[in-house]
Amino acid sequence: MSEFNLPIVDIAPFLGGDPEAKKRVAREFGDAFENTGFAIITGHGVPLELAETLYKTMTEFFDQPMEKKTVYTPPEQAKGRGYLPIGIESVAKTLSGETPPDLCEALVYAAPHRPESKNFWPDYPAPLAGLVKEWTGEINALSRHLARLSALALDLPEEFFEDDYSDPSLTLRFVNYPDQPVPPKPGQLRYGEHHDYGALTILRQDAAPGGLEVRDDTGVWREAPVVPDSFVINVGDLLARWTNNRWRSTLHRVSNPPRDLTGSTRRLSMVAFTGPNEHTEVACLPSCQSADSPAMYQPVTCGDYIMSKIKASHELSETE
Ligand SMILES: O=C(O)CCC(=O)C(=O)O
Ligand SMILES: [Fe+2]
Repeated sequence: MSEFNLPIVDIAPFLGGDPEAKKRVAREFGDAFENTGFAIITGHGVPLELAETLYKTMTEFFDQPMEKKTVYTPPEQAKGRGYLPIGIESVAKTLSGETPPDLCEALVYAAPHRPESKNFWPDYPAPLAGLVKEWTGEINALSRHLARLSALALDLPEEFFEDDYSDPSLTLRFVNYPDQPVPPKPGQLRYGEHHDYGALTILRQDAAPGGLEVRDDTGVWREAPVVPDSFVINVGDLLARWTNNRWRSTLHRVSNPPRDLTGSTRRLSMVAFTGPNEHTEVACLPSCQSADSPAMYQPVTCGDYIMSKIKASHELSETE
């Protein structure tokens, strides 16, 4: 399989503040989303040491026996928080009917920056809760930078999204893709093909085999390159709608590792789904419509839209 030559955008000059440099970075950023819906960013300012320590701590959390983890599984059926064992989610269901469950387990935090949010804070490993809180602050800061960068890239004033990101949406998803001693079922993947639901996804990849694949325009799945100390950023459905499809929400998935490998293929990724305030009305942006290209979508409220997608991706009983 060939690697996808996704654009690598160094955003440090944007954070530096020189107006010409900002415009240049914005152009690269916008081109990436118009062409492929994906960009790899470096120079993002999130401390590498924090990312590495959190990664190691999450590894220790997932290494525990199942019964230590399922105490953090919430009772509700559409699980947008807590520990999700293998078998609960089948993300490709958001696209089509029955698919086997994804071969991953996750620890999910819904809006961890809001004191009123009801999340689970495992007490083992001891540093986990503090690290997730620190990570939340860093990712929210990055999300705000990206909102300003997005505004410029979409030919809007840099502050355009300021009010919409005053209390932004954030879901953190730490995902463990275990080794696969038993061959997957036909059609079963580490994470099935899907579009992300929100505005921008911020993903810290792992270099393990069996990784992120993005579908190109010809329908071929191609591997996303793993760039040290970078984040993969991609456009979700909500942002594609907001931009009248000027920015693309591209299909992606996580493949199974090759079966002939003898070493570990375990993979852990740290994903953040970011977006505007829950009550933001997402209606076609002024710079994304014209007489020739009128608004294609009805306005939606950010929170309602994302919840409807989460529900579709879970095993729901007939009563829901
Ligand atoms: O783990 C990955 O590389 C990607 C996961 C993903 O696409 C998602 O969580 O939406
Ligand atoms: Fe995704």
